[in-house]
Amino acid sequence: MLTVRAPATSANLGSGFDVFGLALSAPADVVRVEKAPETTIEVTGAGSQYIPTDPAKNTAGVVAQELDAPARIHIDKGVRPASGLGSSAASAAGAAVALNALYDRGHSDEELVRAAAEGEAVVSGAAHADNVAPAIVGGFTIARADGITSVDASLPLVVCLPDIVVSTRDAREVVPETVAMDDVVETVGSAATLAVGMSRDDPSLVGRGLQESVVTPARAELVRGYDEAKQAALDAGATGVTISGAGPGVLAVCRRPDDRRRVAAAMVSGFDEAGVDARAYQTAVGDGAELFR
Ligand SMILES: Nc1ncnc2c1ncn2[C@@H]1O[C@H](COP(=O)(O)OP(=O)(O)OP(=O)(O)O)[C@@H](O)[C@H]1O
Ligand SMILES: N[C@@H](CCO)C(=O)O
Repeated sequence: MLTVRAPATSANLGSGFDVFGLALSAPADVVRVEKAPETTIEVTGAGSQYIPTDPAKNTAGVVAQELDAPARIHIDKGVRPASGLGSSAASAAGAAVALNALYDRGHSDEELVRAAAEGEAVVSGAAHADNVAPAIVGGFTIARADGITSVDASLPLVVCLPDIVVSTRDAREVVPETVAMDDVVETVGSAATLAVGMSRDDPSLVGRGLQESVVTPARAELVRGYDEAKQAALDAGATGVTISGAGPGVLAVCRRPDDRRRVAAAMVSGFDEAGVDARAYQTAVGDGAELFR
C-alpha cells in the first residue's frame, strides 16, 4: 500500500485565469492505493458525503483509468469539495503520484499533470491543469498547453471559506466570452507583475498582480460577502485579495507571517457583515504531492 499527501491549491490568482496556480501548505487530501483487479473508491473526511465513489465520476478513478492502473483507492478528504481550493484536483494529483509509484511507471511530472487534468474534466467540463499542476509540482505554477513552468515561492497567505457552495461548472458559466482590449492590457500587466513577484518572493508585487476586471467581478456575484471580506482584508494590511479558483474561497496575500491572524479575523468579520458564516485558514505557499512508502 502507498500513501500520498496531496495539497490544496489556489488557481487563477486573478490575472492568470486557467493558467496560474499555487500549492498551499494546508489543508490536504491523503490518498492510499493498493493494487486490485479493478478500481474501487472509498472516501472519508470533509464533505465526503458529496463525493461520488463511482470511479468514472471521481477524479481519482478517472486518473486510474487514464494511467491503466487499477487500484483500491481510499481518499481521506482534507480539502472540502466545491471550495475553490482544488478539492477535486488534490484527489486527482494524489492518485496520479500514488499510482505512478505503485505500478512503477516512471511517468514525468508533466505526464502526471496531463492524466490528473483528465480527472478534472469530468468535474468541471474542461481539462484545466491550473490546480493539478501545483498539487503535483508544488510552489507557483504556470500551466500552458506546451508545458508547466514552476517557481518555489514563499509567501504568507490567508484563505477564507464562506459557508456557500459554488460549483466550478456554474462558475465557468458566468465567465464572459469576449474581452475588451483595455481589459487584455490590464490583465497582461497584472500577470507579468505577479510572475515577477513570485520569483522575488515579493508580496507587494504579487498582491498588485492579482488585479483583473473580467473573470473575478463576474464570479464575485456568486460569492455573497466577497466585497466586504476583500475590503476588510485590505484594511487589515493584505497586499491583494481575489477569488480562489472558481470560488467561493477567497485568497489574501500578506506582507509578513504575523499579519495573517489579523487578516484572517478581518475576512471572517467581512463575511459576517454580509450575513455569511466563514472560516479562515492561515497558510503559505507549499510543496507538491508527497509520497510515503
Ligand atoms: N475526489 C474528489 N474530490 C472532490 N470532489 C470530487 C472528487 N471527485 C469528484 N468530485 C466532484 O467534484 C466537485 C467539486 O469540484 P469543484 O471543482 O467544484 O471544487 P473544488 O475542486 O473545491 O474547486 P476549484 O477547482 O474551484 O478549486 C463535486 O461535485 C464533487 O462531487
Ligand atoms: N481555472 C479554473 C479553476 C477551478 O477549478 C476555474 O477558475 O474555473
